[in-house]
Amino acid sequence: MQSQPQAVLQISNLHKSYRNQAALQGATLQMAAGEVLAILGPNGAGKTTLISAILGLIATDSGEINLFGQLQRGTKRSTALRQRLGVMMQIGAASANLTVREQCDLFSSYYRNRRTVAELLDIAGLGSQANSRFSSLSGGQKQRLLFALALAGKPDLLFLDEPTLGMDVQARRALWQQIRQLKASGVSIVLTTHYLEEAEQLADRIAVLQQGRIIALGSPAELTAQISGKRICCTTALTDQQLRALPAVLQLERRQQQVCLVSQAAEQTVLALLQADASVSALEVKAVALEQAFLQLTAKKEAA
Ligand SMILES: Nc1ncnc2c1ncn2[C@@H]1O[C@H](COP(=O)(O)OP(=O)(O)OP(=O)(O)O)[C@@H](O)[C@H]1O
Repeated sequence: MQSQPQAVLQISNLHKSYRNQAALQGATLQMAAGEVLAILGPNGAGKTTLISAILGLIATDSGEINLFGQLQRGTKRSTALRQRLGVMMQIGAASANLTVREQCDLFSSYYRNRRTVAELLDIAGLGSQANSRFSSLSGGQKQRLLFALALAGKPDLLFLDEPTLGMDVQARRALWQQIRQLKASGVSIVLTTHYLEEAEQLADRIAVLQQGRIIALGSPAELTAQISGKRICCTTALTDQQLRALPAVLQLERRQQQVCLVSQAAEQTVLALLQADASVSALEVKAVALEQAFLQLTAKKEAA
């Protein structure tokens, strides 16, 4: 019999309100060792609140948090536990005045099982700028340094909050590669992102958070499968109003001449489309992408 991988993180029924504003309303999820879990959600969904609660940076009103099988009490997190966690800071939280080398030195000094300064400079790709102050780095370089600093203690569980924010395409892809290498070496990773492609590329599972609740949880393929729709793209003379009136159409997007519809029953929609406009061209029917699944999942719950 195959043994179940140990849960590195287990949260159940977390509630947190700020005055009258509910930020978490029963959030529940579990994460296995070595997994990359992406937390997606619209602005204000509760992502930062959830991560802050897991790290013990804020107190919750009720619910349970288990890390590496240990129930956490209040905001206390033991030194031994914190030695196993890596957290990527936001740019504003770093010390602008310290040099890159000094930041690496400071961070690795916190940990017993540490990476050397040379290793951290290598991960950040900032060897030639080791003596530059943090404030003089570009936005992308700052992000890379913060990523490296999160790895200073060789964490077992790593929290990355929008790690590629503001990075150009090449830098983003390079960081994705580093995240994949960490996963391959057995590190468990919680990732929040607004880039759906990033979640699709990196995550084993995605948790969709909305209004403080996990409304969907599964692999990128499982989430897109929850939306039975297909994406139909074509060039047509029909107006938006005519297209929306076709059977089973859920969404419509128009880019100049091209129109893309999300349909719950692609065959019916295509048949009616061709009957209504015999001049349709460049017709393509594709599986729905994660972005449409995310929009539909969050729209459905909003309306409920
Ligand atoms: N310190 C605070 N005081 C009062 N309300 C707060 C505080 N922090 C968060 N909130 C509220 O709690 C809710 C969840 O916020 P949170 O920052 O966790 O969302 P988020 O998903 O991280 O959003 P974003 O994608 O915009 O970063 C929001 O309604 C927010 O206004």
